[in-house]
Amino acid sequence: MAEQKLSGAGLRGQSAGETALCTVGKSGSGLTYRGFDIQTLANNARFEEVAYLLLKGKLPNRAELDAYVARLKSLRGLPDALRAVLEQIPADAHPMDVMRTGASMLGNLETEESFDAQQDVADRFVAALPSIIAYWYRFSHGGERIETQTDDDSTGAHFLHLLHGRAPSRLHADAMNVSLILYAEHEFNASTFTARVCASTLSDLHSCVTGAIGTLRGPLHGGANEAAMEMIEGFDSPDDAERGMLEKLERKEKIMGFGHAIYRESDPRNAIIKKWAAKLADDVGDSVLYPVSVRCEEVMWREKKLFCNADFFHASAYHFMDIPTKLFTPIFVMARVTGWCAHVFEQRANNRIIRPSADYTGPEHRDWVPIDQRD
Ligand SMILES: CC(=O)SCCNC(=O)CCNC(=O)[C@H](O)C(C)(C)COP(=O)(O)OP(=O)(O)OC[C@H]1O[C@@H](n2cnc3c(N)ncnc32)[C@H](O)[C@@H]1OP(=O)(O)O
Ligand SMILES: O=C([O-])CC(=O)C(=O)O
Repeated sequence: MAEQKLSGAGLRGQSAGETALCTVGKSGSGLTYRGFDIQTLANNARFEEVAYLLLKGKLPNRAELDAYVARLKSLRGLPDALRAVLEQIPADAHPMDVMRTGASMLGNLETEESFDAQQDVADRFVAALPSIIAYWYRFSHGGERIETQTDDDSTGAHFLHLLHGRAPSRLHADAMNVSLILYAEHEFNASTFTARVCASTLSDLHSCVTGAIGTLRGPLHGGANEAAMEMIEGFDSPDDAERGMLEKLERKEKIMGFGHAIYRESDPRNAIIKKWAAKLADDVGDSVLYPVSVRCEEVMWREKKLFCNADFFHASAYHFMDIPTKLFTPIFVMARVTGWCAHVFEQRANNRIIRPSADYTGPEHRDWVPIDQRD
C-alpha cells in the first residue's frame, strides 16, 4: 500500500476529517459557525440561539427559540444523587475536576441508552453544567445547598445568579452571553478532537464530554484564561507588566493567553472580548488590570509578534464580574459543550473509528533474556 507521509508535530496542518460546523482562519473575520461570522453572532445572537444553531443545524425562529429556552430552563435542576456526589468534593479541588466528575456522574444517572436520545442529552448538558459547578462552589465554599432551578432567561445570567446569589446586572448578563458565544465552537481543537475520537468508538455522549473536559483543563488550551489571570494580577502597573513580560521572554517562558495553533496574526475573538473587558473595567472603575492587559498585548506583539488569543482578555473580563479565577475554565466548558456535542453528532452520522498510525522509534528486534540473567 502506498504510504502517505505527513509531517508536523502535533498533527499541525493536517486535515483529520470533515466538518460543516465551523471554519477557523479561513473566511470572514476568521471564525464562522455554520457560515455565520463570529462578529455577527456576537453582535446579534443569544447564546441559546447559537447552541440551537450548532446542535440542531439551523437558526431557530422565534417560537423555536422560546421553546428551546423554556426547555433549557426546565433542565437546570440536579438529581439528589448528583448533589450528594458534588458535596463530597473538597473546596480545594480544581473546578475542572468537579466538572469532569459532574459530567461523568450524570452519565451514571441519566445514561444515554440510544443515540436517538443524543439531542436530549446535549440539552441536559447545556442546562445542567452551570448548575453543577455553582452547586459545588456554593456548597464547598459556603456550606449552602442552593436551588439550581432559576427562571433566568439566559444561561449566562443563570450561572451568575447561582454563583452570586442574586440576578446579575444587564451589563454582566450581556457580557456573559457574548463570552459563551465566543467559546461555543472552534473546529478540531484538542478537546473537540478528544470528543470525536471517543465518539468514533461508538461510545456514549457523557464519555465524550467527560474526556473533552479533561483535555480542555490544560493550560495550553482552556486553562490559559486562569493562567493569564494569575499573571496579570501579579503586575501593579503597565510599566511593571512591561518589565515582567520582558523578563519572562528573556527566560523563554510561555506566556499564557498568547499565540494560537491555527491563527497566525490575530484571534478574531480577542477584539470582541477586549471591548467587553474595557466596558467592564469602566463599570468597576478599574485603572490597573485593563491597562496592564493592554500593555502585555503591546509587548508581546512588539517583541514576538504574538497576539492575544480568546483567553487573554477573558481573564480581566471575568475578574471584573467578580468571578473567582478558578471558575474561568468551567465557563468555557458551559459554552464549548455545544460544540463538543455537535461534533459528536457529526462524527456519529458519518463514522469510521479514528485510529491513526505511529512512526516507530524504539529498538529493533531483541532476544528475550530470562529474568535471572538480566543486568
Ligand atoms: C482557547 C484556546 O485554547 S487558545 C490557546 C490557549 N493557550 C495558551 O494561551 C497557551 C500559550 N500558547 C501556546 O502555548 C501556543 O501558542 C499554543 C499551544 C496555543 C499553540 O502552539 P503551537 O501551535 O505549537 O504554536 P506555534 O507553532 O505558533 O509556536 C511558534 C513559536 O512561538 C512560540 N510561542 C507560541 N506561543 C507562545 C507563547 N504564548 N509564549 C511564548 N512563546 C510562544 C513557540 O514556543 C514556538 O517557538 P519555537 O519555534 O521556538 O518552539
Ligand atoms: O482551536 C484551538 O486550537 C484552540 C482554541 O482556540 C479553542 O478551542 O477555542
